[in-house]
Amino acid sequence: MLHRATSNFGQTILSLHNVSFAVGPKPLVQDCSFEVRQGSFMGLLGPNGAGKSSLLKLLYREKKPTSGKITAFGQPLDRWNRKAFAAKVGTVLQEKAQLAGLTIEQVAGLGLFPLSCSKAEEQQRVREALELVELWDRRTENAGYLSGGEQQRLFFAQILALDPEVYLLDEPNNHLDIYFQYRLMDHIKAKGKTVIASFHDINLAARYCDSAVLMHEARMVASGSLAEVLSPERLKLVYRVDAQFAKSAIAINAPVV
Ligand SMILES: Nc1ncnc2c1ncn2[C@@H]1O[C@H](COP(=O)(O)OP(=O)(O)OP(=O)(O)O)[C@@H](O)[C@H]1O
Repeated sequence: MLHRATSNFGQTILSLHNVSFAVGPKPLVQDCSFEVRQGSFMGLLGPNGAGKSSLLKLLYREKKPTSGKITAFGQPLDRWNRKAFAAKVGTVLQEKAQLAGLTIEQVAGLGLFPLSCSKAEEQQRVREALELVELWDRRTENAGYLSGGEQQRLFFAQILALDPEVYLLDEPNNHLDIYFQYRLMDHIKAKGKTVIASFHDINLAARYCDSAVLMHEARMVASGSLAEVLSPERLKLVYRVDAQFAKSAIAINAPVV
């Protein structure tokens, strides 16, 4: 069955049809089918080991499905030329590259290779992105010495400098303090780009996602609005908590910029 993960948005940008991915005998993603519409913000939810990162890696072409079909912008994923795809689909993944030896400014510009823009435009993009993540004043420092949260901000700067049509974010709030969690996600949400992001923090997911896919043991077990997906029964079955979807305890309105 093809789940329509989002409604009231533009054309279908990504679609998955019965996508599975296994390593040896172990299924990491099993029989996932859904569509993502242009401009939607889709949350990928599920407990540890559910298959969220594995699914994002398939979408980013880091891994190939064992079976099934993924289409991006109307074209099968494996037909995309690497550079053209990298210009349209950017990512912040959980696994981080080695940064030692590169400056903050160099790392922020690493994602710009697919764009055919002038050096001046590249510099402008990097500057704006680093200003947003508040690392511009430290641009000549060795990126390898940044703290976990600062590195995460730098990886956000990379994708923001590129500003692709699709943002694939794997636990984007990892290591970030409250201010940057809200500041960066508010900024990306306001752009109106297509976003697929995995979340452990349900309250953050509720703030940003207009739809969600819930994964459990490699399978997609529900899709729809967060309130639909996170029924008390599913919270109990999938997350193993006795809980209900409600307003968060701390109501943060906006970061103070
Ligand atoms: N290369 C691999 N070989 C074998 N098993 C793997 C491989 N990569 C991931 N796995 C396993 O696949 C399962 C799904 O992993 P994945 O990283 O996709 O989960 P996740 O939902 O992103 O989890 P988390 O929320 O903990 O980050 C896990 O049990 C993991 O150990």
